[in-house]
Amino acid sequence: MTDKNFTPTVAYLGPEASFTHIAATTLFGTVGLSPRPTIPDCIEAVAEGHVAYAIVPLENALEGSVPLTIDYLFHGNELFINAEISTPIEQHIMVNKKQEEFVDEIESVHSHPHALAQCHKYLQYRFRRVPLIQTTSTAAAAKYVSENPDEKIAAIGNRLAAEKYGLHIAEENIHDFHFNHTRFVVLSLRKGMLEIEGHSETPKTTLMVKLPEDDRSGVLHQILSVFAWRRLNMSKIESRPLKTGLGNYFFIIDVLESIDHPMMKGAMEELAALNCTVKSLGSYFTYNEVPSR
Ligand SMILES: O=C(O)C(=O)Cc1ccccc1
Repeated sequence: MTDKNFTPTVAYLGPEASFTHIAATTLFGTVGLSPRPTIPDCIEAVAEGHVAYAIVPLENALEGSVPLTIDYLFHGNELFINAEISTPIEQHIMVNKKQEEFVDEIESVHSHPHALAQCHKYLQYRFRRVPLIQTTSTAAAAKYVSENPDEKIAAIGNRLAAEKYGLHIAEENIHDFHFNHTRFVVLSLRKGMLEIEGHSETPKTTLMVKLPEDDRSGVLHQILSVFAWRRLNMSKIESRPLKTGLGNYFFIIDVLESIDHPMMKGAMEELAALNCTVKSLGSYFTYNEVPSR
């Protein structure tokens, strides 16, 4: 799917020095990257053809899925996953250099909701009752702190953000659990696997499955057995509300096989025979980032 002489434009959840930016740089280098303020802005940029790809967070090991991304993929435009990158996440709390001496007097802590949640225990213990302010990304919080030197505020984000926005890291590695990884996905209007050096051996396929309307008992069991007897390895299953009424869900299923594999073709046919509505987000390779920042 890649042409070596072509530099794709890539929308990412910015501003610069967000975790998403670091993931984007690992896959695409620094040329052609275009920051957007929110996840929907990234998704709309690619859906409307302003950029070739968008890269957005999909799931965190501590906090679970990013609902905004999942819901846009299910309810929104017809987009496909071309690659995923999983990166280690280290959270640091940072203040404006002007406030370096006054860390104990912090009046609010700003960051992306997932980052605040990843540091929940730390914040509870160290900044009890200090208001937590949600921002569109960790880097947006760092930028805000840099632009408001007289406010007694802190941001949670990565080391690159502290460097980029000239902030002082007050405490390092404040995330509550050691294993803190986030999956980012590369989206485009086209099906296809982005092939760059260092990808996983086996591709992964993401399916969004809506159960049949008749709501018969045991249908979820039937769906699972479609994959089980074919020895198709599922790496994730999760339900999300359909938004049509309480108790109505769709399922996101990741399978460690390409959609072109004969067993997967059979599985798709069997799901259709069970009256399930299946939307394939495509097959793609997984990349891992070295824990450098
Ligand atoms: O990319 C960012 O900086 C974000 O704010 C999204 C995010 C939040 C927490 C962990 C990974 C990505």
